[in-house]
Amino acid sequence: MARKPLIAGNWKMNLNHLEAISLVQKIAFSLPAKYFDKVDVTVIPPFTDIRSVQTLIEGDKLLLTFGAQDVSTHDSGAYTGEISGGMLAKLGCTFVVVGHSERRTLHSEDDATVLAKTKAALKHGLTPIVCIGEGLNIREAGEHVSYNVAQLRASLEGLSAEDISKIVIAYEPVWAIGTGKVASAADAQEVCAAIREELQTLASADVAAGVRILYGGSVNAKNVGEIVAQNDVDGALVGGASLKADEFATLSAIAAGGPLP
Ligand SMILES: O=C[C@H](O)COP(=O)(O)O
Repeated sequence: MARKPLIAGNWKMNLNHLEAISLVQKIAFSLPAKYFDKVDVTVIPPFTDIRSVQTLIEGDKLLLTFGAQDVSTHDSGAYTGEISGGMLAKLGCTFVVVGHSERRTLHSEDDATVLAKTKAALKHGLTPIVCIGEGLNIREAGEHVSYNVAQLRASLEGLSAEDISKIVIAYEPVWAIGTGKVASAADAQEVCAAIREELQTLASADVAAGVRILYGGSVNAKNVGEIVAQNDVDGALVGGASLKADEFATLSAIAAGGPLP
């Protein structure tokens, strides 16, 4: 099954809403419509930027989509500081990142929380980008494949095949995030292939063949080509390089198969 590549720019806690508008305008200018037949491109700004990004994208009929970096497990109520899936859906978000390693580590989110957030996203018609990935100690012990498969299973436990068909998975080795240490294309393929194989068990062969699996960790315009050329890697979750319009547009164009903008 042909899977359309997805390039998702996770801005993390960077850029205010005015800077967000400027960045989206520059990306859109550098990435004419023809690319969007071959690649989906989304930006994932901080919550405070989303309304401005929505207004720009919808007003100018841009082909970029946008999403959020997190979602509450709850729908509404006394949960100070949280943002619900319903609120994000109302803002026109397509995607929501769930279980990013920075949330797992800095906010102690475990697989059960990630599962609950995945369910909350699906309930509101958002596409969760469910993140998994091993730390350096696991990689050095050679246990990365079994670790990621176990994390995947726990993060999707009990979901139906139909639910799983609506999810994007992101494999992000923690040791490669923001460090400049990109996993080799073969490393990315090894784990992404294992994820797809496990999805056959969790859902079905058809569903597994259709789910997009992204790689994330120090992706840039220089390395994205080799990474997305792997059989089971269907795009990238990009951090630092997504804050530079030219580089993000270039790496999106490369994922589309060219030509360079
Ligand atoms: O969500 C994005 C990842 O954490 C990768 O970040 P990075 O590209 O800055 O390494």
